[in-house]
Amino acid sequence: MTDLDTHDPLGSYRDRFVGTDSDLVYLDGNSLGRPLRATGERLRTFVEQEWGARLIRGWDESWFLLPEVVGDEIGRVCLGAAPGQTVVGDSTTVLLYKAMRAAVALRPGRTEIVVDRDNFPTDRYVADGVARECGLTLRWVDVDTSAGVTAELLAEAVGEQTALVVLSHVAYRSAWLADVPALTRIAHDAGALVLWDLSHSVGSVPTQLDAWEVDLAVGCTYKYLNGGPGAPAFVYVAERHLTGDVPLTQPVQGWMGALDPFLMGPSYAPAAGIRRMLSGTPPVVGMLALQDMLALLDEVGMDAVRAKSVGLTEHAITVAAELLPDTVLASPREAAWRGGHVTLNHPLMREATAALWRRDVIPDYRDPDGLRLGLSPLSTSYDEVERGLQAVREVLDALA
Ligand SMILES: Cc1ncc(COP(=O)(O)O)c(C=O)c1O
Ligand SMILES: Nc1c(O)cccc1C(=O)C[C@H](N)C(=O)O
Repeated sequence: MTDLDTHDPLGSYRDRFVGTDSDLVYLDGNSLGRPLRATGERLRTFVEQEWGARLIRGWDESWFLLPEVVGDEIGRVCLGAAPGQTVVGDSTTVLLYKAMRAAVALRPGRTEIVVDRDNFPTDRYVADGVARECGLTLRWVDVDTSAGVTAELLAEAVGEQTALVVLSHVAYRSAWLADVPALTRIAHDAGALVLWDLSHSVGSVPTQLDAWEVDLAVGCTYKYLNGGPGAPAFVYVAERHLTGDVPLTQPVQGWMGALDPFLMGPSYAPAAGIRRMLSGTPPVVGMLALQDMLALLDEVGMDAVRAKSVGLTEHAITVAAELLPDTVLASPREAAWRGGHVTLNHPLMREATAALWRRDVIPDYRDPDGLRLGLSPLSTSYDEVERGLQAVREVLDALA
């Protein structure tokens, strides 16, 4: 344990996660978060007392409304979103599709979707598919690797033909943190809507979606929300797009997003409010672990979580500067512009990552040459960061 752990006000929360008592060094919390110990018990109780005992009655008793209940919790604890605008549904990819289609339909006559070249593959692929399906064209923003998506770059790309801008709050490789309010305003000034992907920020970097006048957002829940592999994603739609003369509609018109699912009528009419973003039966089991983590984040508070996240990434950068002067920092040096991970480049990082995994040190590798350290604020210790970076030094030396 380092002094930093001894004085860490959030240090004791680490014990609440499965596996933190082993020697394994886990630095991949932004691909898959560790499970909470409480979740094991919760899953068992759910099988015995809810699914097993309540059976189909469970839908009326609580499961039917769970996507909205958990959505509102994500909104309140992490997003700065008032109730009624966030719902938990399908995978991030599917929600991106539904949200993009819904957004471009709100801007009829406009011909372009703007997306940055450094955005996560699924965001780019879905934008490409939606553009083709709707007869639109994609306009790419070339990202400055030393500044992320800047106001200047976005202002050059948007115009009177832009229907939608698709951006990520935290860039999945570099961790560049976008200036959401400023970029949203630029899109709005051009009359366009903006869809933010919060996958790499939710549960680590707080947002104020309502105050920032964001239109739509999606995010995944298996990273810093510790929902478990394949846990369902969430979508946020600002209330102004859910009400009024032309409320938003999405293309996967399933019965669970319909006005009255059990009427089972001849045709689809969308539910009022955010529930219209749903399509099929909600993944109830997939929301249990997520609820546990939301309760913990609520207890700790997102500002304290962000402070620890900054502490961890700052420490990783300081230690890497001492131990790994042959690597290049591919993430912002300034904490205000950095999300919850740190990427270090070196020509041998692909081989180094494989060697690290063999010795139970688990970071991620992302092209080109990037060792990505995803530091989950409540389950990662400062000591774990140091042990991980020491192991990187040793494997790079062995490979040289
Ligand atoms: C920015 C971003 N968007 C989306 C996804 C994933 O989407 P899905 O959960 O549908 O695989 C990820 C990670 O996998 C991601 O990092
Ligand atoms: N979702 C993942 C998966 O199913 C397998 C491996 C990794 C992932 C990830 O989450 C990758 C992650 N979104 C990234 O930023 O690279």
